[in-house]
Amino acid sequence: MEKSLPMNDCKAMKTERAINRMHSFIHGAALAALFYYRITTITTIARSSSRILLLPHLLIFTAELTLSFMWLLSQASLWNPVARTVYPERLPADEYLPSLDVFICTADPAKEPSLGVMNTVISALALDYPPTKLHLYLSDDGGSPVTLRALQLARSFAKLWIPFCRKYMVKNRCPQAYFLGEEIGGDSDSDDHFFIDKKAIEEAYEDFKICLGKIVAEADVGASRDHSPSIEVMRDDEEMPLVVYVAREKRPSHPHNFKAGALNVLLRVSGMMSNSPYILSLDCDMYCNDPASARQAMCFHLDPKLSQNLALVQFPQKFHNIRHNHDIYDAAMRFIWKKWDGLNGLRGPVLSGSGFYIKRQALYGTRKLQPNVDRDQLNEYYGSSKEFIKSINRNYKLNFPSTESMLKEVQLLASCSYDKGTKWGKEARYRYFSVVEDYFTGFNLHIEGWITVYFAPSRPCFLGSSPISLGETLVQNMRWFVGLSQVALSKYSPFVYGDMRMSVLQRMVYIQLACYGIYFLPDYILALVPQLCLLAGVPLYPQVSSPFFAVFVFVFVSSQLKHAQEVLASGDSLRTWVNEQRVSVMKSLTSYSFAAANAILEKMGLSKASFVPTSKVTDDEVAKLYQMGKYDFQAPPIFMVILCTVYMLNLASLVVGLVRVLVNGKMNEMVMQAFLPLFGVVLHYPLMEGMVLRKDAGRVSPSVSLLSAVISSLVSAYAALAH
Ligand SMILES: O=c1ccn([C@@H]2O[C@H](COP(=O)(O)OP(=O)(O)O[C@H]3O[C@H](CO)[C@@H](O)[C@H](O)[C@H]3O)[C@@H](O)[C@H]2O)c(=O)[nH]1
Ligand SMILES: [Mn+2]
Repeated sequence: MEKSLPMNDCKAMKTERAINRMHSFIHGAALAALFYYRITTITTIARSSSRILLLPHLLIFTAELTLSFMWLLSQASLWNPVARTVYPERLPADEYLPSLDVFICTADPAKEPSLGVMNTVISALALDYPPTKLHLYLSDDGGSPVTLRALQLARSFAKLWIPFCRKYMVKNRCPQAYFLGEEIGGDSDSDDHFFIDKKAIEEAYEDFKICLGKIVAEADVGASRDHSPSIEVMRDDEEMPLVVYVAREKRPSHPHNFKAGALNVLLRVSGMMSNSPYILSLDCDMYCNDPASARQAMCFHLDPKLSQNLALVQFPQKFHNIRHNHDIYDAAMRFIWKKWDGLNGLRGPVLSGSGFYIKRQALYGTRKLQPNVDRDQLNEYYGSSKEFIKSINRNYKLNFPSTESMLKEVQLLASCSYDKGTKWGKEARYRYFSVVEDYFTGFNLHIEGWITVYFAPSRPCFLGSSPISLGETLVQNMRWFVGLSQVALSKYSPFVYGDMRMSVLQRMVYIQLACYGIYFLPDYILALVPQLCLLAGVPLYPQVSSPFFAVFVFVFVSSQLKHAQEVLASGDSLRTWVNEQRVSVMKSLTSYSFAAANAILEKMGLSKASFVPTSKVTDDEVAKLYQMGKYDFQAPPIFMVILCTVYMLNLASLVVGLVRVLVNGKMNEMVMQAFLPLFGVVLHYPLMEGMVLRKDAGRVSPSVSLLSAVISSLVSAYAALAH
């Protein structure tokens, strides 16, 4: 009987589901009333003599249509949120667990300091999984000797660290975090052995850090773009997982396809060594915060009801360096993980870059092969390596006559031309087409009929470091939105791509994400058009006495309340509600609009998207500002000029608007319009502070403020004169 107990469970979030569906109907009805008002007003204007007023009305209508369309798409992931649980104690005995490869990618030792990367490596080596069944591959896109030496050192330290963690059941197996943190493990305070051992391991860690520091100081820390493949296998001890260092070949003349290219090389190289059926993929800064994740993931992968079609188990990306409820850059992306709860009730979440356990077969795309496939097709599909093609067969036994012959084969597999003319990155494996390889690869897996699972236990399994400055945040977002827009504008657009295996609701989510950048359009319109019209004395909204006034108020209040409800339901405070709204506007006016422009330029062949990694080095000044909850406005000047100009325009419009409303008695027709700049000016008050009040290093540069003041005064003067 024991055997049939399920290893996992899935329950509907009934209250959230009820709230979501109810809100969806009521809000939808209000939107219909709003459209009725707009369409009738616009037709009246079109028939009248003041056709000049058509333009602002059409613009506002465009904004409202876009927002409503995005709202409609967002309903898909609100429809059926579910929560999952696991019962790892019901897993088969260790000897029956499948083996597991861990992939970690790093690209640049200057932006991604070795100490952090090695902490990720050590935490992954210490996963709670049989060591003979665990293998770790580190991809070093920088081809840096520092990273190789650091890995050797980390492995030596791990030989002491892992037994310590196992003996005392340490939960936090990332040494850096463990020594900084409060949880120390050990069974009781009277346990002398524990404190002696802890002191010894702490000293060993200090030694490790000193040695690593020396290596870093002596070598040149730079990322190379021109190097031969270099693969180093580290195995000498049965109790330690296999560790492999992989720096694929890079040549300036060959596109390397960024992280997706690196992951594909790891797929091939690991296929020749451990060839595990499951793979955990991690960014170099995402350390394992709970060693239990591997077994938790197996609760899904080994579930006979799911396993046939299950491609991957995704854990949320959480970050150790952001402040709960003071997350001024919305780095937590609460909204994304909430969405994944909803996707859990469809066919599963989108592959999210890091912290997922994926089935090798799902990536290989073997399902798409005809049963009687011939050699030429296999070569086209998987490249020229016979050994690799053999390894695709699950029963393949690694049998190289010698280590040398194996190394020769993996050198070939890690060469920069191996992919050329094959389907690698095109029709299978990690996809090259977009710089958001995660979204695009996940999309294709779903199209092929695979399902995915999202699992978010209360203790985060993985913790990374997130940008904590406005500049880095906006640049990172721009890369993501270039990637998403690339997909939206291509033949792979989720509007049209793939057969109908994907449900309508699931497709809506992919469309929403691909098109997300379009928010820049309504945001620009709503941040400028009503304001300019207010200056010019042109009313765009219903009068207070009109019945439609209530409709507009309702739509605004209802969407605000829904957002607040979601924030509170996620366990965050109302401060998060404010932060999320503020940052979303900042991102949309800068990152999204530039991303859309870039994607269009790329489509015309005038630019090329690239994946520049974010910096994982924390500048002390920046960290201090962040801890104080102050924005770091030292962002790219063009972004800052946009934000400040829009802010000042809103301020001007608010002042003039108030005069119109209060002094000229235009209360009835202008009150709603004056509310928009009021909302903007209050919500973005930190910008004003940054321009006028702050004197610290993170304030808005005076030149930016000045330029913005000039532009905004010219524009508002022009609009006011048009009155
Ligand atoms: O040419 C490259 C560029 C990046 N990376 C690695 O990719 C990872 C993610 O890079 P990061 O700079 O941290 O980007 P983020 O924007 O934080 O990453 C998010 O977004 C990416 C897609 O844009 C996903 O790949 C990531 O998993 C996801 O965490 C890091 O380990 C890098 O070392 C490479 O290996 N090669
Ligand atoms: Mn990152």
